[in-house]
Amino acid sequence: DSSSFSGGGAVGNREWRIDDSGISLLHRAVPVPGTSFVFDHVFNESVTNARIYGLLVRSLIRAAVDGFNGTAFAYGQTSSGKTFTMNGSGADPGIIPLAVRDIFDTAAEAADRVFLIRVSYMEIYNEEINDLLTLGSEKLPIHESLERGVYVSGLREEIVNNAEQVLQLLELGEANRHFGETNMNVRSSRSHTIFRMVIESSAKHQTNSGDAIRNLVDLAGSERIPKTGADGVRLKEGKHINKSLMILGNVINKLSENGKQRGHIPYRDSKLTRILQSALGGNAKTSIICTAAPEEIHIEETRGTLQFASRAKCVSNCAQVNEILTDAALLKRQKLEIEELRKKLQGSHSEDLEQLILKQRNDMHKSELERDRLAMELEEERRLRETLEHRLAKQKMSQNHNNTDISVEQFADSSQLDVLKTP
Ligand SMILES: Nc1ncnc2c1ncn2[C@@H]1O[C@H](COP(=O)(O)OP(=O)(O)OP(=O)(O)O)[C@@H](O)[C@H]1O
Repeated sequence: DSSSFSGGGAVGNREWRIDDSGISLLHRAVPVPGTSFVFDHVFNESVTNARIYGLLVRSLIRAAVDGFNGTAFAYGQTSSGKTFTMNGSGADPGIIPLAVRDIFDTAAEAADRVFLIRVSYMEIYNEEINDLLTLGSEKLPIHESLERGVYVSGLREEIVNNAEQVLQLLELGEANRHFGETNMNVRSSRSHTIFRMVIESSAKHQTNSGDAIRNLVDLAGSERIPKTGADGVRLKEGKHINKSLMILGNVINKLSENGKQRGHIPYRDSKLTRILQSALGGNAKTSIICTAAPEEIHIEETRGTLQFASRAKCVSNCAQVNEILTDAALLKRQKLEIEELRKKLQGSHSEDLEQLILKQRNDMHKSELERDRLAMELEEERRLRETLEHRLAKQKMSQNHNNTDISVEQFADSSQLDVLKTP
């Protein structure tokens, strides 16, 4: 059923009309040219997060367990419901908690596979990357390597075993997040956040494994600065937010252009697009949830959001299962397990074990020294033997020539040689 979508207090001439897959602007009940958009799904304000999750995100989560990268993000004007969609409330849990539970449930159902799941949570605030799971871990750099692709160096990655553990980490991260107050939203997100789960899995009794990354992203809200009443710190934040959202828009625009004419994609222009590079135009399944305010006063912002959404819809990614070479995957897992054990060891005050390790290290060191000493002695004896053999040869030669008696000195040398020859 179609329904109209306009806010109270508006002038009343213009309103958004929506149905299940389309939205268009009407002016006195007549469609305004160039303002009709078609999407996979369109929801009105009565939709629950669970329904959005079921239609847009669940398939990504299931695919992640099978080794595909996936990303879901919320985009929209400030105060239009991005954080509510991603985090939700007690009565209506958002995409992130629903995804977390689904990942563990799906993993539990796959009885023939083993899983190693790690999570990280970061924010991009004023174009700096901060670790939301470790207080004080700020301004982290982005690096790129052949093995890992683009990654944030020094970001805490926690190995998790159940949904409750992840939800606790999320709460910790939420508490560390930058919020501010604007005219439009008393608890406005002033940063973009990326909650990431890395799901490594392999078939039981096999060494091949896959590494799938799930990004769940809550973007800061785009805004028109005069509307939000921003000044000082808020203004600086707003400029950074708008700039990085503009770059995100540019990247999406470029990606939505016809393949051959695309040219350079400006991923490097912002940290957000750099981190999400593979999700935006590479190897990932991506869902974008756009949130909009229905009120007439926000028509321009809503139109901007819808334009962003329709360009994003034209981007076609090419998702493939990630398969890591056997040795590398094993090594990685072993490294993580060692790290885990080391942490546990540190936490358990097992001095006896540490003493034992220390003693074994000392013993090993001693036997290495002993081995070096013996090698040196052997080398010295070898040299001595060579010298004596040389002298003996010379002596024999002079005997042949002169046929004289052996001197006392020469005798001593030759007897030394006999000693050496004795087994
Ligand atoms: N579907 C909804 N049901 C109930 N309340 C909602 C819904 N969507 C948003 N809200 C409420 O509206 C307010 C603004 O929403 P929210 O903080 O999610 O916006 P936002 O887009 O994340 O804003 P910002 O970009 O400023 O962070 C919040 O108080 C939120 O609880």
